[in-house]
Amino acid sequence: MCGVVGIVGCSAVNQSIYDALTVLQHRGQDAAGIVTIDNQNRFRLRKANGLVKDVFQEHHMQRLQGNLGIGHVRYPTAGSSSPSEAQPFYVNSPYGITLAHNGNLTNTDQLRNKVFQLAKRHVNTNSDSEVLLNIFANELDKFPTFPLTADNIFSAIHNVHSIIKGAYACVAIIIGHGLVAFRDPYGIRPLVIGKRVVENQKVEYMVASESVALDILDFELIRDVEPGEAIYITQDGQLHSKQCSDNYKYYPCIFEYVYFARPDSLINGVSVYQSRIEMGKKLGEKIAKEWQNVDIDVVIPIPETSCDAALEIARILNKPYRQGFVKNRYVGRTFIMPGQSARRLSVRRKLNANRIEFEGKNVLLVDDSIVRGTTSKEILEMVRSVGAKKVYLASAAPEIRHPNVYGIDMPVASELIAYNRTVDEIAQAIGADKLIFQDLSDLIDSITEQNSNIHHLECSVFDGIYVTGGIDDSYLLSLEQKRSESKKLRTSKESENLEIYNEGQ
Ligand SMILES: O=P(O)(O)OC[C@H]1O[C@H](OP(=O)(O)OP(=O)(O)O)[C@H](O)[C@@H]1O
Ligand SMILES: NC(=O)CC[C@H](N)C(=O)O
Ligand SMILES: [Mg+2]
Repeated sequence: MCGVVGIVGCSAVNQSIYDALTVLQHRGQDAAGIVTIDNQNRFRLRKANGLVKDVFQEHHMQRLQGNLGIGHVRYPTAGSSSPSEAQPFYVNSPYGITLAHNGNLTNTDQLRNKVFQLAKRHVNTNSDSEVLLNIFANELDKFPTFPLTADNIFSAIHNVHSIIKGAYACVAIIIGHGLVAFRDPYGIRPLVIGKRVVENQKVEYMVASESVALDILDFELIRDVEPGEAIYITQDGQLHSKQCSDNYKYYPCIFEYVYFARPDSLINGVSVYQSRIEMGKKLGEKIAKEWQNVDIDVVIPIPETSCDAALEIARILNKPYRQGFVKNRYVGRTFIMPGQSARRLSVRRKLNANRIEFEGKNVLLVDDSIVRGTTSKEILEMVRSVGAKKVYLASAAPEIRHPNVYGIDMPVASELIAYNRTVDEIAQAIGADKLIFQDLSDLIDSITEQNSNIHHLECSVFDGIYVTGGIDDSYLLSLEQKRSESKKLRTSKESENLEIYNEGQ
């Protein structure tokens, strides 16, 4: 679930893009990149594997000159974790274009062949985002004029929408033109736009995956980019926007609210924090109704995302809420780490149980979601070892039984702990005395109650319905063959040395 940002400023944007990426870090911890345009109309690029604070040293920041730029933090969900697939990507024709993408395309293989056969374009990596950039470039190339008009750019994006399938929120720069941003026709991945007034009443614009990036830079949220809509901000600050899809509908990803987004973000007019409070309220009510005879002494969240929901559950159950785990602030999110053994080790390094809160007690642990069960298994073992009597577990999201194809790394159903298991079997597999999941209808209500314009959410991991179409058993099988845990390790090694267009050190 990568994070993207783009700024058209009146002064150097390198530091602002860096700062925005640091607050989007929770969306991707594997790689980071920034591109700016310097005063000779050249792209300046720095990208590498690692956290934002490690990728950009002072000398890189000095090289990233110019008032217009884009940035990306990566959580790989296609291709490999190789640095050659860090973003933004670049093509030199037409004009010189660079692009950063959050999401996942679902017809990448067909598109890769198509760009080669029809457009004679070579894509050097296994990244779906590099394919997307080439499709966009090819559509822009069909206009003979220079510079392109806003309408030219919008009609290129209209064509892109009809060619590519899947989820995408993109930011791009076209040399000699400006910043372009667009969102897929279902609005699966989030994208917001904001502005900031600087000296002489000049206006700077910013687009970003989450509103929190606008907040910390004092940009005012204007609105969400609509599903299917494109935004074009010229390099001298003229804003154009247009709906570029003939068939657009709001189907935002439900998992942004469950886990991915920061609670202080407003996405699609819905406060992520408020939705998590509601999830806690609804799940608390379900527990109160269905577990009347279960003796709970204390409610304890599994930090960090579940804390808001757990507090509300404790309030509804009228039980004490305690921070029973201490979180190591130097270990990031474990779910978005690339590989099962890294994830498992990191849960241990990240969370430690405070014996005093567990010894001799019946505890209700709360997590926002249970995906592979890595966290729950480790945590349950840990709390038993510090003397918990009974351990109950509540998940603020329902059972996850289906793969995700839109930018969350859950490509293989059999790797999911709930796959082919009943709730009792899942409880047994992770070692809980009792287990309860949120109902999907309650989860949906927790989000849609805040915005009456959103009637649907993209819920495929829960219900197996893929709104974009084209996802059948053979697609899922080929995804499994490409991206199962064991396969991913191999692909990453193979792609290690493909770095081109990158300054490296
Ligand atoms: O069942 P699993 O496969 O373990 O995945 C689910 C867990 O992973 C996430 O935590 P993470 O550590 O990534 O981040 P957090 O600190 O934001 O909760 C999520 O909040 C769950 O705790
Ligand atoms: N999670 C994402 O948004 C990833 C973007 C892109 N599919 C990649 O793997 O780099
Ligand atoms: Mg967690």
